[in-house]
Amino acid sequence: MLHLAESQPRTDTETVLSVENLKAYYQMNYFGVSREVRAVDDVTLAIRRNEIYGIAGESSSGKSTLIKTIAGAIQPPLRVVSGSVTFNFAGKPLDVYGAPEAMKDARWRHLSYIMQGSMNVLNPVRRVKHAFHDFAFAHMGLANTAFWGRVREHLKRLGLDPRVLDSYPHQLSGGMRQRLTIALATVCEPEFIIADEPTTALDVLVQQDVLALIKDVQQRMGSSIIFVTHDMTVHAAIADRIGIVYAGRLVEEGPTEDVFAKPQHPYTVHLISSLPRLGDVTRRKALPGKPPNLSDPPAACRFHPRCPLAVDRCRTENPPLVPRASGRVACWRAGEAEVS
Ligand SMILES: Nc1ncnc2c1ncn2[C@@H]1O[C@H](COP(=O)(O)OP(=O)(O)OP(=O)(O)O)[C@@H](O)[C@H]1O
Repeated sequence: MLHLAESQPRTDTETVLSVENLKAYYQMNYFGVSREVRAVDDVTLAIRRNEIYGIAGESSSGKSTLIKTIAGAIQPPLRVVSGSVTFNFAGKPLDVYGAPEAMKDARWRHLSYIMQGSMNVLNPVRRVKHAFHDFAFAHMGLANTAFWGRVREHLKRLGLDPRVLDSYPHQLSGGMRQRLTIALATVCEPEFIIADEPTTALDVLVQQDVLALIKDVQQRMGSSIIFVTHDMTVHAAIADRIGIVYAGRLVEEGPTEDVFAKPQHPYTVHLISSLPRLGDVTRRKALPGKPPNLSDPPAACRFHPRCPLAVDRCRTENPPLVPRASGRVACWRAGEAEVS
């Protein structure tokens, strides 16, 4: 069952992250033939202070690559082809790909990145407290006693018993390890948190606990969060705004409530129509076809081969992402598909 995040009046209008025309491609070489996998293809978005922004889309649509690129955490074969990523920390602009040293300084202190499967980053042969020391001590500028006092306080605020610091990861459940990973990522009170599938691999009850924890941390610190998951119910639970990615492109964006209530793009309509509903046992309709191969994506609108509303124009002209209703949408037939 869906629980939409309670809408809160957002007074923060300051932009903390601005992504402009970002393109990031995997440069592949298969038996001497080089190919580009266009995983992030011309994405423009902005995130405000104190906002939770969720990125949704099916597997292989480029969600993880997008937030990896935003976090400045790219490695070959991935490369940024064009565009920019700029944070605004403590009132100062930080160009992720133009100022690598400043970016290094900003990590942990202003920006924290919870990677997919990060609950497994805790070293299995060392007690949990070493992870806090290794990752956070250098960034907090506190003496030893004050540092550990701060860590314990932080854990308690998040409802965790500080005695977990003396545990080994294998003594803890997956849910507890994920809560610790979130505690670790937020102990320096960063202004911006990037999280990739923070609740995948957890069972539903633990998932709800972890989501509540993320929301609580964000509200306490007034930080902004961008997170990725393919699970629309997670977006419904915590995102203030949601961005829908299809084949490396942002195709729709808007306040979560509006996107769920009145999706504009036929792909978003499909995602919402596929959600299970209490008491409804009818089979959900699958989308025809497969997600496109990003080294040879369809021309013009990338969704057109699977779109029930496609017309000639969709096959020849790429629809730009334009303001519509309370958000933005990239579709020549926006607003015409209905949730079933
Ligand atoms: N290291 C890599 N080398 C080459 N191609 C990659 C690499 N990582 C991802 N890709 C390709 O980039 C595209 C986008 O993948 P990405 O992992 O960003 O999608 P995703 O939406 O996050 O998927 P998932 O939900 O399954 O994690 C896919 O076509 C994928 O095969």
